[in-house]
Amino acid sequence: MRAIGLTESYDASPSTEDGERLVSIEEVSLVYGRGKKEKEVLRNVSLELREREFVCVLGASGCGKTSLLRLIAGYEQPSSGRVRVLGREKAEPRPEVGVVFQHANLFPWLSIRRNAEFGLRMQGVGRAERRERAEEAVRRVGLGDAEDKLPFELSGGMKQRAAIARTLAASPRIILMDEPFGALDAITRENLQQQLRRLWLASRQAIFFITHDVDEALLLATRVVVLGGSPGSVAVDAPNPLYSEEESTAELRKRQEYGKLREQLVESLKHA
Ligand SMILES: Nc1ncnc2c1ncn2[C@@H]1O[C@H](COP(=O)(O)OP(=O)(O)OP(=O)(O)O)[C@@H](O)[C@H]1O
Repeated sequence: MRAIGLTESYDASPSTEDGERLVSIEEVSLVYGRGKKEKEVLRNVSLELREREFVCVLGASGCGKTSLLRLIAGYEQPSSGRVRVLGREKAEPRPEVGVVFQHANLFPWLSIRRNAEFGLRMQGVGRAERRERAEEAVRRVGLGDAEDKLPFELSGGMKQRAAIARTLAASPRIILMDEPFGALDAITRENLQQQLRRLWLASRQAIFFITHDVDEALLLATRVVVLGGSPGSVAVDAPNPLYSEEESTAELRKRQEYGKLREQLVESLKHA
């Protein structure tokens, strides 16, 4: 694995070394299909996600980012190697691991609050607690006033916030996000980045976040991972030197070293 140029100026990232290891991926490869259709998409990937980390994964289209997320979510099993999630040897879908996709996939006939309640209902959480947790989650993403609205009444950004609320309502220990802002316009995207950052700073729930957007990774991540190659493997795994708890995303963008770090990361992506 190449060291990231970014680490040279590393001085501000939080120490998460002491945080509990929530996800551990060890020498994993993943092969889809069989026989002539066989395709190895990940090879020898090792990664971890610890408590309080916000890990952003960058990589060219098709290098296996979503496949990696699917392994952690338990939707796929590795062809070789180990994926341990919250102490379990075999990753499987469970409420402690929330997933947010690029498209909100809300139930169109349920209000925002009821969408947020849905997973809790499936888990057998009682009505009063369900409602309370859903309302709280909807408030946290700033949709308190819209909780009775149906999805078709919401903008794209609001829908995505509703999808995040649905995930938060289940109080997951890990949140997996697959390009959650990828389909949004630039301004909405920036607003949601700021909002997610505030949510994360307040809760420190571990987040594993896939993005194509270098700026998004620099503004949000405590650690940046670059996947590359075919089959995909980890080219870079390094703390984000730009990470700061005090500064807003707008302030971070204005930092002198921002442009240089961005350039380095783009170069890493090109050569990954
Ligand atoms: N279920 C599947 N069966 C066979 N091949 C698959 C399957 N899912 C993904 N692939 C292939 O695996 C490769 C990696 O796909 P994946 O979606 O993980 O990449 P990605 O980096 O997330 O791409 P993108 O950035 O475009 O979303 C691609 O070539 C894709 O066509």
